[in-house]
Order: sequence, then C-alpha cells, then structure tokens
Amino acid sequence: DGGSALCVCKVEGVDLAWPGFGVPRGAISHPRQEEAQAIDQELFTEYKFSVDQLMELAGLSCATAIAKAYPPSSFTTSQPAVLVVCGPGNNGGDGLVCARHLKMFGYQPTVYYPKRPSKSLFEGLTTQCKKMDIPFLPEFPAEAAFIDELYGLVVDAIFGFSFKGAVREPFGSILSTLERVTVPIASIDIPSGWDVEKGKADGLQPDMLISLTAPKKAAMHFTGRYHFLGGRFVPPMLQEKYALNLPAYPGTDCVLQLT
Ligand SMILES: NC(=O)C1=CN([C@@H]2O[C@H](COP(=O)(O)OP(=O)(O)OC[C@H]3O[C@@H](n4cnc5c(N)ncnc54)[C@H](OP(=O)(O)O)[C@@H]3O)[C@@H](O)[C@H]2O)[C@@H](O)CC1
Ligand SMILES: [K+]
Repeated sequence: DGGSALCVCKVEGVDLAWPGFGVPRGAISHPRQEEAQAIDQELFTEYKFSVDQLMELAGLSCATAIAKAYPPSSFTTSQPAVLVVCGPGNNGGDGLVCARHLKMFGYQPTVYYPKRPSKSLFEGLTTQCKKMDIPFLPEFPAEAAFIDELYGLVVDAIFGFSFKGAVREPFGSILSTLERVTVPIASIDIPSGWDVEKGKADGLQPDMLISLTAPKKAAMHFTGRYHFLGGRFVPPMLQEKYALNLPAYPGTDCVLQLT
C-alpha cells in the first residue's frame, strides 16, 4: 500500500510492534493544540508516566539536538555560553532540564526564570541547576546587544503547546528583546509567542526548533535552519491512535533531524 509495515516480533509469546524500519506510511502528522494536549494527558493518565520522567527525556532531547547543531567549537564567544530563558509551565521545566544537560555536555548555560511555580518539581529542577553551578540571572538583559555580546545561543523555553492569547508581562518585553538578538535562538517545542497552530509571521524567528513528541501545526511555518524531533517516549499504540506517522529515530538516538 506504499506504506511501511509495522514491524512485529514475538518475545516470550508477546507481540511487540513498532513503527519505522522502512518508509513511513504517510507524512509526519502535525497535531493541533488540543490534540497535543490530549496526547500529553493520555501519557500521564492512561500510560502512567510521571511529568518528571517525560520532562527529563524532553530536556535531554533538547540538549542533545543543540549539541548536534551547535557544537561548543562552533561558538565565537570565548566560552560556549548559552542563555536559557524559562517560562512558567512545563516548557520552562524542559528548559531547566536542558540547561543541566548542556552543562554536563561542556556548555556554560545561564538561566533566566522570572515566574517560578511553587511546585516541588520545578523547585527540584531549579536546585539541581544551582548545584551544578548554573547561574540564574536576577534580571533580563535590557538590550539585545548585551545578549549578543555575552552568549552564543539562546534557548527559548518560555511557552509550549498550552500558550494562548496575547502575551502577558513580563514575557512580552522579554520576547520583544529576543526578537532583536542576532545570535541563534533554539526554541523548545514551539517558538514562544507563536499561535500553536497558525504561527506568528512577525514574531520570534528561531534558527532551531526542537519539536517534542510530534511537530505541532505551527511548525509548518518554521523557516530556521534546524528542525529536530525529540521526546522519543510515545508508545506505539499512542502513535497509532493519533496517527502521528513519526519517522523512525536512528538507532538509539533520542533525537531525529527533520530538516
Ligand atoms: N507530552 C509531551 O509532549 C510533553 C511535553 N512537555 C513540555 O510541556 C509543554 C507544555 O507545557 P504546559 O502545558 O505546562 O504549558 P506551557 O506551554 O509551558 O505554558 C503554560 C504556561 O504559560 C502561561 N501562559 C499561557 N498563555 C500565556 C500568555 N498569553 N501570556 C503569558 N503566559 C501565558 C500559562 O499561564 P496561566 O495561563 O496558567 O496563568 C502557563 O503557566 C510542551 O510544550 C513541552 O515543552 C514535556 O515537559 C513533557 C512531555
Ligand atoms: K518555547
């Protein structure tokens, strides 16, 4: 039928099936906002993952994709300095995990985290970063030029697939500064400030997008250099249910370069 077969093998009488190993059956799907949230919810309620489990894998994917696209040797700054800007939801949590792994990979991340939820998950991730000697900025640099001077890359972990409506402060000012930086921006899951389905033509234009689970509709408007898929944790049955048509990840990699 022009599509790939589902590969099936038997282990102790149990059928194990996985998509991939061949041509995907169709184009990779781009879930709408509600579908992305439904998949997320189902992972927690039906598949019994915990948020911190998936956040760890998501953040590790982001750091891995960044290391592939921007190896430390490619930085023109004296150190591979990265500014990680974290928002108030789980996208911000992915950013904290990403910062910690970037540090492990030899980068010099600095975090800006202006709106911190009082939940033990985010408090724990913040402590982990601090104990890894990752500095937290008390204020956001007022000028885009300061960011260009001090950092070789910005990670945008402000908003993900739950963003809606007009951007509220302090994130409006932060985003308008980020729109003026010239160093590359790597956006986690959705370029922040973009409508999750329609994008935002006059908004942030990141150099990299790391789509988690599956690229959301807005990813069709992404024009940067690097598009990676990460979050290799969606069980085959859930991929089937939402007809995600995810391409096969290479070997044991946690990310896949789409463009
Ligand atoms: N299954 C997966 O794929 C996994 C996904 N994961 C990650 O989770 C991300 C989704 O996380 P999420 O649902 O917590 O929401 P997210 O987008 O971070 O933002 C919500 C926050 O933003 C705020 N806010 C909203 N609109 C706003 C506005 N206009 N202006 C200002 N603020 C606004 C809103 O505030 P509130 O409206 O509640 O006051 C709330 O605090 C997803 O993209 C991926 O990165 C992984 O961690 C794990 C597995
Ligand atoms: K983002």
